[in-house]
Amino acid sequence: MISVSGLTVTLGGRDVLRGVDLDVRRGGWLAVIGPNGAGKSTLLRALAGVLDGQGEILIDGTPAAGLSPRRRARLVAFAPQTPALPPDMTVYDYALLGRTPYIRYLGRESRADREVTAGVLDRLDLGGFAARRLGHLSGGERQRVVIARALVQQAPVLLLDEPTTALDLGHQQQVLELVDRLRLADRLTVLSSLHDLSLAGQYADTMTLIAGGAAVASGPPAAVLTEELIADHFGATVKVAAGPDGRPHVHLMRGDR
Ligand SMILES: Nc1ncnc2c1ncn2[C@@H]1O[C@H](COP(=O)(O)OP(=O)(O)OP(=O)(O)O)[C@@H](O)[C@H]1O
Repeated sequence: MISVSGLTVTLGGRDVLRGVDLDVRRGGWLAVIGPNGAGKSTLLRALAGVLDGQGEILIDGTPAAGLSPRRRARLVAFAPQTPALPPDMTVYDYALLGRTPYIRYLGRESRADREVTAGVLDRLDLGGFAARRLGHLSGGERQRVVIARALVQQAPVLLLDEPTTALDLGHQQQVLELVDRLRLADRLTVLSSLHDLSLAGQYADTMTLIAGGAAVASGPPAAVLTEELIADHFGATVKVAAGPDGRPHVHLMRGDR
């Protein structure tokens, strides 16, 4: 569904991404992991079309470079890590912006657009917040609203940049389970960056480790979440053990005191 070859992105005169290749099948979930500054957000922003790069991005077999913004927005939804949110806009109006690619120029949203928007807000516990202004929300509420807008877009590819950083445990589970249910039901293709490596390994079926702008390891979670790779690229001492679900869980080890 998404195929990237030789993606290089230059920012401020520096190659922030260097020749990244990746493939995510329809209905797959790829977690992009890596240390701070590795290039994870840059990769997701290039896939979303927010940043230009060199190399090729194919979305459902079509070169992304040739897609109109409207067509691309019907194919790819992006929840950025720290978007600028208009403080006076209501939660409902912001989420409804996800329907823009389906609304005719100077047209109005349809009843179906309003129903999709209300349905997603309800599923993210935001129904009661619909009339609230974005400037009056907590960090976790804002993060869920940004994810809601991306889900309202109903695109077959969903890009999530650190979707759970501001969320409490219950809402982390709620958001990731909802994305996973949509992935299974509608064969959504999901690419997410996640700092919580255990969580990444629990939800993703493949992972790519980015370090210094290059993809240094890719494969199923057990092949990427190894003590050696984590020590080499994050400088962290960890133990990796199979969790109750059989997937690798990463435990930080304290140093000698
Ligand atoms: N507009 C820019 N101009 C110059 N350098 C940039 C620009 N945007 C990002 N960078 C640099 O590119 C590198 C990759 O940034 P990116 O945000 O993709 O990292 P990341 O892996 O998402 O990091 P984090 O885990 O901290 O969110 C960083 O060194 C960052 O400072």
